[in-house]
Formats: sequence, C-alpha cells, structure tokens
Amino acid sequence: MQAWAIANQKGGVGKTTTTLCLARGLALAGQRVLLIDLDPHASLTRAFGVPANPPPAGTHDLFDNSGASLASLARATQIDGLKLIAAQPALATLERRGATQPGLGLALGRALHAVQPLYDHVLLDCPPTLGLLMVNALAAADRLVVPTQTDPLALHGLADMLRTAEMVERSRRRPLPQHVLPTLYDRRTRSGVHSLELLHDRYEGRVWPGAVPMDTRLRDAPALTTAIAPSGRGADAYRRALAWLLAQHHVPQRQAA
Ligand SMILES: Nc1ncnc2c1ncn2[C@@H]1O[C@H](COP(=O)(O)OP(=O)(O)OP(=O)(O)O)[C@@H](O)[C@H]1O
Repeated sequence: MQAWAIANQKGGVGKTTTTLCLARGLALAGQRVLLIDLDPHASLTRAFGVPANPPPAGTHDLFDNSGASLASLARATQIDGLKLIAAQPALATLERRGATQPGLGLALGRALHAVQPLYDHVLLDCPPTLGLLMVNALAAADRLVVPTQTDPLALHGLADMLRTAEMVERSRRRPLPQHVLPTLYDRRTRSGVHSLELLHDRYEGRVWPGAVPMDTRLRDAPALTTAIAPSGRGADAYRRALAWLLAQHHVPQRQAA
C-alpha cells in the first residue's frame, strides 16, 4: 500500500481537485483506493454528495476513543474501487486537543497500518494549515504531492511547505519523496508563465514537467457533485500527471514497523 499526502499550507491551490482526480485515475486503472478527507471544510466529502447533516461518521472518529477502525469508516462511492472516509466539522477542534494529548500525531499512521492489505493506495487530502492533521498525514505518508498554483505568491507557500516536509522527514527518519504539481495554470498571463519557469528552475526533478491548466469543467465539478467523470483539458492533464507520479520509481516500499 502506498500512502500519498496531498498537501500545501496555502489554501485554494487545488489540493482537493488534485486528490479527486488522482484517486479517480487510480481507481479507473483497477487499483483499490481509499480517500481520507482530513480537511474540516470537507470539500472532498461534499464532492461525493455525502450530506453534512447529521455529521457523517468519518475521519474525526479515528482520533477519539470511540475505537472506530479505519476499515469500518470507509464508505463506498460512485466509483468502483474507490472508498471515502468523510470529514466532519469536529476535525477543526483536533488541533487544540493535539497539544495536550501525546501520541495523537501518529494516530493516522497507526490506523493505516491496520488496513495495508485492503488498499493499493490511500490518498490524504490535507487542510491548508500546519497543524495536527497535516503532521499526521506527513508522518504517515510514503510520498508527498504538493499542488501549487502558478503565481508568484504561491511560490512562497511552496517553499514553506517543502521546508515543513523536510522537518517531518528528519524526525520520522524515513524518506518522504516530494513531488510538485503546478496547478491553475494560465498560459495567457506573464506571471503564470514566469512562475512556471521559476518552479522548474528551483525544484528541478521534483516538479511535474506539465501544468494543470485553468479549466471551468474542473472548477464546476465538485460543486455540482459531478466530480465523478469530468472531461477536458484539466482532466487530461491530471491523467498525465498521474502517469508521471507513478513513474517516479524512487519511492521506497513501506518498511515493517
Ligand atoms: N484546474 C482548475 N481550473 C479551474 N478551477 C479549478 C482548477 N483546480 C481547482 N479549481 C477550483 O479552484 C478552487 C480551489 O480548488 P480546491 O478546492 O481543489 O483547492 P484546495 O487547495 O483544496 O482549497 P482549500 O485550501 O480551500 O481546501 C475550487 O473552486 C476548484 O473547483
């Protein structure tokens, strides 16, 4: 099983869209995929039409003492082979508890360990804040995918995110390969073209050589719950990005604990 953290400390850079498109691509290729929505805003959960009221069983239950197992929280989705653990608003309170409850930073990794035989890939959609939930995802992941908007401000956010990942990597003493995915690219703007060039110069080897273009069909997909099968330039770009990510062979297999 490969665990992928999809993370960036900056909001609105395409994390949820990326998670959804990569997961769908993997499931359509016959892989057994689990999505875990770690973002209290629950965009990914809503994209699958899971109602917010009453709050669904989901990610938060992994962190309390309810004894809920990850396997029991996974719900089927409209896509064969793709399961989802829904986010609940209560996730937002976890950051406070984390400070006082030792061991909570590794709760997700422990839960994933138990479902290794059930899934080929687990994708973790992270919130845009460096808190307990993101640290859990980075500690548990086998690889990190950082979607980054192609504009000058977003490049600062990217540098912060990669520094954070390197800190976590040092403390867990296991490599965390990092892959950068340029998103929301507008080739008609000079700042877009310039930012993409900068990305490739600064992070050579870690950046997908393409870029996901602005595409209204991708923008509308989650809101309309038609996230299941968007088509068009954006969806095509994600297919190519997934192929590139899978071709990065330096990702080590998970070691036995
Ligand atoms: N390639 C694209 N073209 C057009 N719109 C896009 C594209 N990718 C994402 N969007 C839209 O941009 C917005 C932000 O995307 P998304 O929710 O995936 O980002 P996020 O990083 O997960 O955001 P947040 O930090 O708020 O969770 C959404 O409305 C989404 O539909």
